[in-house]
Amino acid sequence: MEPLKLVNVVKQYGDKTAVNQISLEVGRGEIYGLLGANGAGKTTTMRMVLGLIYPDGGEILYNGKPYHAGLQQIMGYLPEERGLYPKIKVSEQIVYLARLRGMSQQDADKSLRYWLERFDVPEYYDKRIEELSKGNQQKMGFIAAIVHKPQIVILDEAFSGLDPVNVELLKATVKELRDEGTSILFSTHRMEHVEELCQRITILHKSNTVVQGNIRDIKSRYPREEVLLHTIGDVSGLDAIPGVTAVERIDRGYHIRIAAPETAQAILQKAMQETTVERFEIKEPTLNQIFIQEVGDSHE
Ligand SMILES: Nc1ncnc2c1ncn2[C@@H]1O[C@H](COP(=O)(O)OP(=O)(O)OP(=O)(O)O)[C@@H](O)[C@H]1O
Repeated sequence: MEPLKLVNVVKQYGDKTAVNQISLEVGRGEIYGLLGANGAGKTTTMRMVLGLIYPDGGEILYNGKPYHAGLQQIMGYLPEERGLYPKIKVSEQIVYLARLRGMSQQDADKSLRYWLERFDVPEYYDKRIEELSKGNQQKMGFIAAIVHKPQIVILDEAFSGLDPVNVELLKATVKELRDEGTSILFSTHRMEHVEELCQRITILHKSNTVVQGNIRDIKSRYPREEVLLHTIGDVSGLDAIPGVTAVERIDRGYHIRIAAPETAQAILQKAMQETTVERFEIKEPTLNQIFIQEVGDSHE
């Protein structure tokens, strides 16, 4: 049974439909990508999953059951906007939050100290949130979301404001939680993170699901219109090959846009006649390109 399942979930704000019939399921040990332009309905969806707002239609099931008392103990949430109080000490508020979610004082304290050590900042235990940099506040928010070992974790732009070293640190932690069986609903605008972490995604656009499924399957549905060619010498007249729509000279070769798959073979043949080919690749579209194609021309 899936730990989290949404079936035709709808949310209205007056006349405005913020989320229209979204269905998805997050498996055990899965990081599921929830994507969409600004205003697409991601936060509204996450808030419904957390039980902070109620759906107007459809159902949300947690291990097969509708929302029920005690669920907060198995869920963790990192909101996009900082969720921690600036004036209160890290230890006081994270231990308090963990206790609200069913942990004993002693276990909460132990878990917090573990994570502070893991993130190499044990000294933050006694600091107030406002004393920390933006990125380190984000790290504390992340700890607050996972300190009570939840089964379902909802991460909204988890890596925003972090430097590259800390992005890697948190990414490794997210993968570790996945490997331990946690179900993670992961929302971000950073497509490279989605490509690295998620297998399945939903792209929302103006409240509707426009793309859904396994990233590999999704990519296979889009034409492969780019060729990467690395050669020792120059290749002449590439732009005269029928079906070639653009040729860009790049370091060690060419980046070529094509209109039909057979054009790629003609490019390879011509290149091999003229010089030594070091690399030839018909590139599949990136998630970024798919995203822009689906929602790009109409960001809110
Ligand atoms: N409390 C509310 N009252 C009225 N409309 C709302 C409310 N909350 C959200 N909306 C509207 O619902 C739509 C979806 O908003 P939502 O915050 O879920 O988008 P999002 O995908 O999270 O966007 P972002 O990437 O900017 O965070 C938007 O048009 C928004 O204006």
